[in-house]
Amino acid sequence: MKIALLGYGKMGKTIEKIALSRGHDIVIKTSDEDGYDISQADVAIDFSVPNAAFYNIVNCFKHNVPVISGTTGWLQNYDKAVELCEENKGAFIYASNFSLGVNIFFELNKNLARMMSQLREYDVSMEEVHHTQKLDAPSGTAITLAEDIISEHADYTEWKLESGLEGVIPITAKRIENVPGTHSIDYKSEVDTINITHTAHSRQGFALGAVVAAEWLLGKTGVFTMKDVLNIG
Ligand SMILES: NC(=O)C1=CN([C@@H]2O[C@H](COP(=O)(O)OP(=O)(O)OC[C@H]3O[C@@H](n4cnc5c(N)ncnc54)[C@H](O)[C@@H]3O)[C@@H](O)[C@H]2O)C=CC1
Ligand SMILES: O=C(O)C1=N[C@H](C(=O)O)C[C@H](O)C1
Repeated sequence: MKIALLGYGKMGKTIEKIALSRGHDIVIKTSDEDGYDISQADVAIDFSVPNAAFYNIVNCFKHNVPVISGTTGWLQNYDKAVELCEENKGAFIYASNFSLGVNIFFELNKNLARMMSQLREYDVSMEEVHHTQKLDAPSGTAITLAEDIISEHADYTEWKLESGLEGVIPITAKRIENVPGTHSIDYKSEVDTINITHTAHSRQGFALGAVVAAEWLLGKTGVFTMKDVLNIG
């Protein structure tokens, strides 16, 4: 596959190594909106910055290039991207987290939330820890986890980066040098705490998932998720 890397930072570089090792070619590496011809690529992988992702994705739809996006912090435009994908008969996958481990963790989180919805003496809270260069807070993964709890648990209707509010999942976002990404969910009662945690040891899992998703998307039309790619849940 001829791959365009839209965003050639920490993730773009990790994806490049994995893509080459799986026999793909990198035909575009860019850290800009302009100056490249996206139609040279069979598929585009966008790991850029929050204010560039939407433009990059829509540009792919316009040129009929399937696109994977892992960029977080741009989701206020997600519904518009879906609409434009459908209008242009494009192919698109967004995931807040492409790693297999986190996608299993997402399922675990939903199942746990469903069970905890029956046990009103427990209060939920969430913590995410990432490296200090991260631009957005909370992480996209934490937002997915929180939204999945809200969809399964009768006591919660929203999430916020503050604690002590009725019906609100409190999220703490910590920034510590070199941490690739850790997400924890606690259910705490007077007598005990139930905790589930996913700890990424490197960016390899995110990058491998993005390349597998790109391989899977080639030749398809529509809007998909990692659940479709991994056939889980
Ligand atoms: N979904 C997932 O599994 C994961 C998502 N991410 C997300 O991916 C994004 C990138 O993460 P990193 O590589 O760690 O960041 P990074 O800061 O190392 O790299 C981002 C790159 O995008 C470039 N860029 C800026 N404007 C651009 C434009 N208009 N077009 C293309 N590139 C542009 C920057 O120059 C930079 O090189 C972040 O939003 C992060 O949250 C990160 C890891 C996993
Ligand atoms: O910026 C990062 O590094 C990461 N971003 C994603 C997120 O916001 O959830 C995924 C992963 O945790 C790493």
